Amino acid sequence: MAGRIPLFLLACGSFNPITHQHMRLFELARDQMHQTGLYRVVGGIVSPVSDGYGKQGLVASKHRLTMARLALHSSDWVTVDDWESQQSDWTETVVTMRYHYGRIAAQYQQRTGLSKYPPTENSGEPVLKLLCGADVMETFKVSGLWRDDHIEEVVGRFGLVCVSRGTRQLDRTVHESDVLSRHRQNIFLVREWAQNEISATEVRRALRRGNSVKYLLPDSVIDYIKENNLYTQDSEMKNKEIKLRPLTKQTILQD
Ligand SMILES: Nc1ncnc2c1ncn2[C@@H]1O[C@H](COP(=O)(O)OP(=O)(O)OP(=O)(O)O)[C@@H](O)[C@H]1O
Ligand SMILES: NC(=O)c1ccc[n+]([C@@H]2O[C@H](COP(=O)(O)O)[C@@H](O)[C@H]2O)c1
Repeated sequence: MAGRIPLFLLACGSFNPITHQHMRLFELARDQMHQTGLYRVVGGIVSPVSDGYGKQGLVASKHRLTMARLALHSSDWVTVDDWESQQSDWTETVVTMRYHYGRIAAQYQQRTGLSKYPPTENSGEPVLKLLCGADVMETFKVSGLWRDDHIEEVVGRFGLVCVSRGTRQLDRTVHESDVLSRHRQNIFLVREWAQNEISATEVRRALRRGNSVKYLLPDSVIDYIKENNLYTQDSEMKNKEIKLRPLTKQTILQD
């Protein structure tokens, strides 16, 4: 893989809680990016949202971070980063991307004394792309949820690696968006061939009903949930009454 562009993949989300499917996104994306012949995936970053996101049923970030770290304990390339989750308010995704790119570029510069943006092929300078599921790419078209210049920056400056989810039509979503179509060369669509309906929402639902989630989550995460009595009827009521948070998915979809 010499001569390929080093690539970091950043996944942003609630991770409430992290599931095997979340971790699988990284493996699927890495395979696909290697198949392009252009990239060498050198790292994956999981960035849980801060408590300020205000989404219904969101348990405290200290728990979501610990569960993510337990889950990824055996990965030799995906790590969990707490910068976003420690912010006092919700951080827009592009701001999190700028932070991580800045950190990665500074490390590269320190190591080599070189820095150039945008990185050119064979320069050896790493790039960062957002890793997400099809549902997130679809939210780009929800009016008022993402700033236009942010979408432009996410797909234009950084790039997107998007994994299929359910029956959503990835190609159609790109085709129907002018900005996504314009940056089509920087959007990598990954097909999950083992289609499933796993979501954190369904996992929380099973947990509060006392149903088994074994094989959907790592055992260490299940043990942590039990020890800390997370995901109960009460925890699901958290943030239910929040209606006026500007620019959160919950608020906008309720409007
Ligand atoms: N089954 C899945 N297939 C593809 N992408 C997924 C899947 N589950 C989660 N993702 C992606 O993982 C990232 C983080 O997801 P998030 O924490 O919001 O999980 P979620 O299961 O969608 O949560 P919730 O059910 O609480 O809304 C997002 O980019 C999301 O699209
Ligand atoms: N404008 C934005 O930057 C914007 C809007 C909506 C969601 N998001 C992000 O997408 C992810 C979605 O997570 P959920 O599906 O759990 O709500 C979160 O990381 C959230 O911060 C970003």
